[in-house]
Amino acid sequence: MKNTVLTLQQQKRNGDKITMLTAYDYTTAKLMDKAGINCLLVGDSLGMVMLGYDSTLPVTMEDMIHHTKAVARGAENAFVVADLPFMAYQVSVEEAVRNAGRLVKEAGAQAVKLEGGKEVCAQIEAINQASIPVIGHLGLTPQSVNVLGGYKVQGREHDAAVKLLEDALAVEKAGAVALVLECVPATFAEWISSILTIPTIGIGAGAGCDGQVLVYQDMLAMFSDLSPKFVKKYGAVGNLMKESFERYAQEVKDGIFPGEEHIYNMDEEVLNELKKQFEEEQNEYR
Ligand SMILES: Nc1nc(=O)c2c([nH]1)NC[C@@H]1CN(c3ccc(C(=O)N[C@@H](CCC(=O)O)C(=O)O)cc3)CN21
Ligand SMILES: CC(C)C(=O)C(=O)O
Ligand SMILES: [Mg+2]
Repeated sequence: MKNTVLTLQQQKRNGDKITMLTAYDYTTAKLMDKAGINCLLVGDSLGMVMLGYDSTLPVTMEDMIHHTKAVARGAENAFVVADLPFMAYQVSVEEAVRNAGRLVKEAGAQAVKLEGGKEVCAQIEAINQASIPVIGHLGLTPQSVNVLGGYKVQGREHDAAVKLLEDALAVEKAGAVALVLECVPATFAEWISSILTIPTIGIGAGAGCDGQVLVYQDMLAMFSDLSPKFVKKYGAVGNLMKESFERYAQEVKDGIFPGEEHIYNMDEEVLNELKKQFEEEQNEYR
């Protein structure tokens, strides 16, 4: 059965941890869905892992729609969330609602996620008013990398922690259905999770959150441009891919691939007849 926003709330109430992974394409989404992952996030991290940008800032609405469509087609049960990319919601409440609407209406997302605290609460309220569930995102908010000065742990000092707590409460009050906490000290994230009634989904925020999310190329060790401490590698898929590509290239060079089992056959008489005809016709022109 398709997971919904209600499933998430129930999972927090029941202490059943929410599992989320990023997904950007149909094939991967389908594998994750079959594995029973609860939520698929079409993250704007796709700018880095799929498109090779060095931040999430260049990602466009068209990029997000393109990848969300593919993921939505592969997600039979999983709840599909799409990130609102940089500058799709910051300029005005009206733009935020219109762009959130596109992710749902054109691309098939069930909810949208946006980064920020009090400064985006008007957007969260308005998107929610348009019947689109919104997920908040606090702590390390990668779209603010230029003001944060890098990808660093957030909320460690008293003043920053007060601000983060106030933002979390404001985001919940504005109507967010869940909150991603990224790169926040574990004890602090656990405490925030106990205060909020909406589920928290942590990345680099410890086991006290109500759910976890990772970028799938990180957990499969496919992506090595970044190596955050919070990533656990569940498979050496990057190495497996590279070795497979090498073996394929070698076998093509050596004439080992394709083998007998990979080819289509033709009646030998048909080919012989064709060869004979061809030779005769060639002789006519000599
Ligand atoms: N592939 C990928 N994985 C991600 O988790 C991710 C992206 N891309 N792109 C967008 C952001 C950027 N993220 C990052 C990137 C680097 C660190 C990192 O290296 N952090 C330091 C923290 C050092 C400190 O402040 O103490 C670390 O050592 O973990 C963390 C999150 C998370 N998001
Ligand atoms: C890392 C998660 C939370 C995200 O926002 C993304 O993948 O873009
Ligand atoms: Mg993101």
